[in-house]
Amino acid sequence: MESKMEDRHKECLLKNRSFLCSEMSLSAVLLAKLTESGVITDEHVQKLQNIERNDTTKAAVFEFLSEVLPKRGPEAFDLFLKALCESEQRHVAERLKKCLSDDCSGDAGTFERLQHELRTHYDDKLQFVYPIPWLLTERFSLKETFVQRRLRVTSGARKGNEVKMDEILASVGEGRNKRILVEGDPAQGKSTLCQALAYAWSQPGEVTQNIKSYDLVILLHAGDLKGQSSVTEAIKTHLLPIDCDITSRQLQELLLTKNVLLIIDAFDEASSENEILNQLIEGKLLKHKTMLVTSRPNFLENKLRHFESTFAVEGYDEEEQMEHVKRYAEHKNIDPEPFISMLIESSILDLCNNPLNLTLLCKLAMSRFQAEMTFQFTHKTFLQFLTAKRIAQMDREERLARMQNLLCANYSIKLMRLIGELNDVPPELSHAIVKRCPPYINIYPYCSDSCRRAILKLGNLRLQPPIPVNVNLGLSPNEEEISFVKRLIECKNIERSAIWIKPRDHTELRNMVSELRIGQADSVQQVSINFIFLEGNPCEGLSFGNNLNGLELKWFKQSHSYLLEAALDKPLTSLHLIDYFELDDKCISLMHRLLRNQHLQSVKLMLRLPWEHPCGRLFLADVAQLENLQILEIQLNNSTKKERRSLETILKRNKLIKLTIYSDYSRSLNSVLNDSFHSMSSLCELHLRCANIIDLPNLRHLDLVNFTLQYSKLNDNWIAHLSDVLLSRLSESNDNRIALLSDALRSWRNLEELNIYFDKDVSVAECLLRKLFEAIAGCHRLQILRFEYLEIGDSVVPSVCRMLESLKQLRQFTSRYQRDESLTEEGFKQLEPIIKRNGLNTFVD
Ligand SMILES: Nc1ncnc2c1ncn2[C@@H]1O[C@H](COP(=O)(O)OP(=O)(O)OP(=O)(O)O)[C@@H](O)[C@H]1O
Repeated sequence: MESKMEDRHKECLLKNRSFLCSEMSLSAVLLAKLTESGVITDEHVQKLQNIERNDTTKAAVFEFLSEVLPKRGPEAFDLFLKALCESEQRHVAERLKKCLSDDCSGDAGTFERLQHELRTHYDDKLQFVYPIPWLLTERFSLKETFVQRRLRVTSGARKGNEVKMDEILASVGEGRNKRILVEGDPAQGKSTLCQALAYAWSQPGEVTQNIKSYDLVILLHAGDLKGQSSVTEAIKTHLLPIDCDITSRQLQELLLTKNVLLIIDAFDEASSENEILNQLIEGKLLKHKTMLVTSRPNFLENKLRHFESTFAVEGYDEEEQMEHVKRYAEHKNIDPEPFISMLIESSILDLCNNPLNLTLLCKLAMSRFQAEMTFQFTHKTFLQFLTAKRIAQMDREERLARMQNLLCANYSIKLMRLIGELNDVPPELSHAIVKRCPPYINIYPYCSDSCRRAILKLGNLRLQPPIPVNVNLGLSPNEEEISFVKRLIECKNIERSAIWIKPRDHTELRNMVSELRIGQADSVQQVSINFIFLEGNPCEGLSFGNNLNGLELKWFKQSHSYLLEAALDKPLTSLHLIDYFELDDKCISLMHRLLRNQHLQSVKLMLRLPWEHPCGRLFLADVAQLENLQILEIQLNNSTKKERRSLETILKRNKLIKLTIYSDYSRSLNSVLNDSFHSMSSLCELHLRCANIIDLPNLRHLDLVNFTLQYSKLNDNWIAHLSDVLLSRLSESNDNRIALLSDALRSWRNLEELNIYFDKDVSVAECLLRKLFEAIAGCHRLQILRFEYLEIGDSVVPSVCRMLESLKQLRQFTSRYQRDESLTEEGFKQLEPIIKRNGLNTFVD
């Protein structure tokens, strides 16, 4: 196998090429020694001898030095020197050795030269920000427009605190682990932050900044490390001029001996097949150097432990928005007032917390405020398309509304449609799309032609990693829709995740399964079949591919048993029977067989009719055997002792991440749940329906991210209890609750989503509602809060306001089916500014 030799050895051979060509002989002894030690093979010898015969010895030596030796591994150079000594060419070996040692002593001034090269590189290349990557004429001076960012500490003792940008470096200290992670959503300013740090380092003066304490700052994009054999090589390729005479060895030496900050931007964009990047993060390379990595969230999950400190770049707050527009206006030498008033325009509030959106809004606004300052785009740019076709002719309101749609909730769909209308995707645009691609795409039956075209185009871009796509085919898809899915399946850069189908009859179902090759290795491997409109008699011949790994059957009846048969022996990781009817013996026995599959990670068994039928319970013993089960959704009424024991086994195995139970919550079942909650530390999501949580006091021992309580027996006790569970986290200062403190610290401090669906027929006392809101107000990480049948009367409005004000991370607040009309216009007016706050999506009806 061929592998590379060290850079310093390669350089030594290169420097001495002409000397070697004239002085070295490919004697029989030398070749014998080289083959003996495995440096070259007999084929190499033959090839070299052929060249020598047909051309000259010099040509053969040249071939050996340039094509053979450098590829024969890290040991090859030393073995070559040894072979030279043993073949009466000691003087040649000595010359090479001397050259190597001279190189080592010739370092004086190298550090200063390297610093100079890096500083001038950053000074030249980082002075501008390019908000539209493929439009290099649109640029801003970094110095004049950069807004200092706050970062939220997301790990360690200072978790939750805010720090200034430069302070993230101060926290590194003398600790061994010097890895820092900065995460942030797309276009939130991670790259610009890296740019600002490296640029600050390159500028004279301001020695008080932490960044200035580094001897060297190396800023690379994660992709720069791909395909390189070392960090030094990446630095030489991307940061130094080609004719810079600093050798790789000298560079390596400086990296090891100097105080270095390595900044690697955009882990998310180039983490696969990037050995060097992974080794750097894991501390296998440059272990003692400070390294700052940026990424979009959730890309580094299994690597988080390598980071000493982690931070998040969050959206702009009001102050930052103000600074952004003021600096922008100053830079453009115009009055900032119109931009400032734009910031309070309610239709675009959501956009202003993202620096990129805010920059684009300023540009749009400017084209309106300053007639002479319109901007032009060349025909090939996406922006020309975007502006010329959609935006330029709109009036102001429409333009703002469109921009909001484009950049916010419907961003992906609108963008898709626009991409679909392009004839070809130029490389710059392709790069920009890849950069800002959504995490997954769901395609619905009403998806437009242009949207489909765009998705196929996306599928042919180089997406890293491939984007998951789920397709909902809807009722009786036509030929065009089927052919679209077939083409989609062929796209290399799309991860074919799941397909939902709703056949009208069995023949249509069979044809779809075979035409779309469902379950085959190169096609979609998860299928959800909805039988609600299915009519007629079952037909023969349906079979899934051998790689089928997910099967979901909705509105399943016993006459559909052939589908269970077709899924036998497939490597299913999920098996869902949702809204199914009573099963016959055949189906029951097939289900037992399917549930014996140890690959299963997700099982859902939700019964439609009749409620009393013991279907969910029937399979509990099988489910209890599934060692890898992570998601369980089950309906359990009238459970027996044996069944409760099975449930206990499942819960106490502590593998479940998500649990949904619809049950009668008998005392004995509640006691199993209560008893198990202590040991269910992996559970993140819990959905209970019709539960009386007053009987589940140990709920507080869970560490939930998502909790749903649906149609429960809601009464005042219940509310009081839920408030206690939530409030226990706030109890530090309350002496009476000291006993609860230890519980409190563990209970639900990570709650991000809370859904409470009240019973529409039961009224809740206002004082308890207030208590509940107060308790929820303490869930500082809450992002989604949904109520149904909530009663917001005028008198509770102030506590709803306080709750929403305190939930800084809340991005969705829904209150559906308001229970009565007790909220007057007056009350709503108080609520209005709060529910319309920036970044909060509200739905109150
Ligand atoms: N601190 C800032 N001050 C002024 N403008 C900023 C700032 N941060 C970002 N921007 C603007 O937002 C644009 C997008 O930011 P940037 O490319 O840094 O985001 P990112 O988080 O790296 O995005 P992605 O994850 O998509 O790569 C920048 O080109 C710049 O116009």
